[in-house]
Amino acid sequence: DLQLNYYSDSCPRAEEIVKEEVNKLYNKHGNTAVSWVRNLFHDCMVKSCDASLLLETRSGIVSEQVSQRSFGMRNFKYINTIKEALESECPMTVSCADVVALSAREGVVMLGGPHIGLKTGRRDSKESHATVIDDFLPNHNDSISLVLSRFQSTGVDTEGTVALLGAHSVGRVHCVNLVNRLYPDVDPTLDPEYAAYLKRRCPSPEPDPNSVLYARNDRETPMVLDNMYYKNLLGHKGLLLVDQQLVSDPTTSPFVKNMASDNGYFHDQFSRAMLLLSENNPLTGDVGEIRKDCRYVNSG
Ligand code: HEM
Ligand SMILES: [Ca+2]
Ligand SMILES: [Ca+2]
Repeated sequence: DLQLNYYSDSCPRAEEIVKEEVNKLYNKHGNTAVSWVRNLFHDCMVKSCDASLLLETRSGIVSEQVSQRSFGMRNFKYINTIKEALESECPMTVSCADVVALSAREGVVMLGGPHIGLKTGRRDSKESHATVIDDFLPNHNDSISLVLSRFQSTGVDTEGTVALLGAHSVGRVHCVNLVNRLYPDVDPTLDPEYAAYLKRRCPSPEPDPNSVLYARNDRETPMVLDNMYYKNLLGHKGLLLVDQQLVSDPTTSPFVKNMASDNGYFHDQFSRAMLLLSENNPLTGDVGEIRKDCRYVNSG
């Protein structure tokens, strides 16, 4: 089973090393912290927190990273930096799944979010779940009831789901995911001044998917994991359809209002929900393996 400080005997400095590496990376490339938060969602939602997300396409494995749902994900190469630091201290000891979880925890802290009392001891999958990814990860224009049921099946309740979406208080969205709200007609639920800003950021209804046209998730505090996201939603400045629906749907809107008015409450709920997500269906015992290189299953 997962436990607090699982590596206290086998690699006592493991959690400290992840923290140091995440800090160093943040100082060089601030958006790595944002990536670590999204990674936990995309790994843990899809079957298990098993680092399946980190596998690259090679010898029979098709990477989850090339799925449409993973669009825009970045900084995977720096996961290897963290793992190499762990390997040089304690070879073949700390799993990539725990690197995903611990780096997300430290990323949240770098972005001014709450501390999460994570457990460790996850093992790594020997396979990718690329073929079933759409059964687990919601799409940006799915209904709230579908989104809630996806999170429910990983043990996250409605209040926790509303809190987790608060991760969209940091980072960016590419225009391909936004143009459906801007063209041919602007979604009437969007604040007009905000829609004008989005149209400046995304001037064409058919953006080149390979160009880096994007809008910030939160124009006010783009690198702070705070409740500005909920204030934006109340001001009709939700970026994705799924974001905006959190306020129009009566099952979620009371939580949006509470989180908008109290950053401490948002942080408490975010921390609680990240913990639940991080404990989704871990591989333990002798299931799976401890990958040497997070990109590939061990050979032989
Ligand atoms: C219904 C659930 C969710 C949907 C449909 C969704 C969808 C998306 C989409 C479409 C993007 C923009 C990708 C791009 O264009 O580059 C994005 C970005 C992001 N999402 Fe979510 N998301 C969801 C929930 C979450 C959760 C639960 C977390 C973390 C706890 C999260 C963390 C992030 C972060 C940090 C970014 C910014 C990434 C960056 O700037 O590199 N999302 N999400
Ligand atoms: Ca996974
Ligand atoms: Ca923010």
